[in-house]
Amino acid sequence: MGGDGSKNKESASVVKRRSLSCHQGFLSLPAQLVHHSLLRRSARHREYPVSEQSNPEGPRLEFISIFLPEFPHRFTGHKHLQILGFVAKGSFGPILKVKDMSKDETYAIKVLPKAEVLRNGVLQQSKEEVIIQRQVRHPFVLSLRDCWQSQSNLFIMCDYCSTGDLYTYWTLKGCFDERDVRVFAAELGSALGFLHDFGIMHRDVKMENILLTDKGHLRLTDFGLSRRLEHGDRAYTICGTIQYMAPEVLSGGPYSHAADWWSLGILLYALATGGFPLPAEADHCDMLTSVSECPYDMPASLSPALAFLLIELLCKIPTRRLRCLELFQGQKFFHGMSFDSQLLQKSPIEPILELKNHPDRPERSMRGCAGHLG
Ligand SMILES: Nc1ncnc2c1ncn2[C@@H]1O[C@H](COP(=O)(O)OP(=O)(O)OP(=O)(O)O)[C@@H](O)[C@H]1O
Repeated sequence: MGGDGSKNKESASVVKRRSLSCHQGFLSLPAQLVHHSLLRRSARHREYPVSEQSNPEGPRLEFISIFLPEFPHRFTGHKHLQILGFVAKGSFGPILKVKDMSKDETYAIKVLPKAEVLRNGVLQQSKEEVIIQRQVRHPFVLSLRDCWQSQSNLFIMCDYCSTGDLYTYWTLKGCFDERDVRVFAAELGSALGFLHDFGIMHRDVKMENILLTDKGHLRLTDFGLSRRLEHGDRAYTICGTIQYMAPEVLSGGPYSHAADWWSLGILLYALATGGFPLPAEADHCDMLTSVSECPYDMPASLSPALAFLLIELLCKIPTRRLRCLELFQGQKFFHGMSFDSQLLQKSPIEPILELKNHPDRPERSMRGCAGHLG
């Protein structure tokens, strides 16, 4: 278990990025992209706020070395990358769709203005995010392709997921059939098992952080709160998205990888029932009270196998919780199912494809906010 020293160190380094008030760093981007990037601003407040640090010296745009070595500097630009359009508004800047003309591949680039990274005190967090994402290669984890810095911005380039995020589809569909929940569960469970074997806790498993491929299969993304945690070590920072946070996270730790399995349980519950087991409370103390008092009874509409899986994942005592991939795979809910990534992705997830062209999808995808649903 980590002592107070590690606790303080983590509190200082893991602070979720917050929304912005301005975007001065985009002078080199087309004007309409800057404009679009502001549209989603109010929809990005779903992370549970922990604390903020400010840079007393203000933004220092000339800084290069402090972003090294994670973000190599390339001031000459990427002439082989053509901007195809705006995808979404991230916490700090736009997500752009680009085409690599040399490979004929499409990617998504997250643009982070350096001034905002420094102003919000998330330099270390941004570096940690790419260090972690660079290390992991897994079929159900979004792949980092490249990252670099220009004079004013940091750029993080990942595979492009054409279908959008799972949260948008959930709001359109209400709830998913257990057959589809089973595939999502197997894919996300595989990703978590892999990350945990690597010593990485994701800490923000939620529908908004799951992107979908053109066949509706998932890619876990957003490692902005992730942390490397040695076997036997413990974390203490209260962070995540409030409805998905395990009781041991809400109480300020100690906690470890088991917290991600709780979040998976909440996510599967929401997918299968159309609602969260509990509404979001205003702060982590109230949420902890609410979670502690909730018996987590399973709706009668769920099959006994899924209800049992959810009970195992939503066990309030982390050491008794289902928290390892092998035991997860052995659950009756997955009986007869292969966890092979290619087999899992062989068939499309039909309801996702059916909803892809839903007229309300563009509007829904502009306001993902788990905290607003109960
Ligand atoms: N690789 C991608 N392919 C397609 N869409 C993407 C991709 N990456 C991000 N997006 C879209 O952009 C949105 C914001 O991305 P992301 O959550 O990574 O940004 P962020 O700045 O880290 O924001 P936050 O930390 O607040 O979630 C996603 O919800 C998704 O709709």
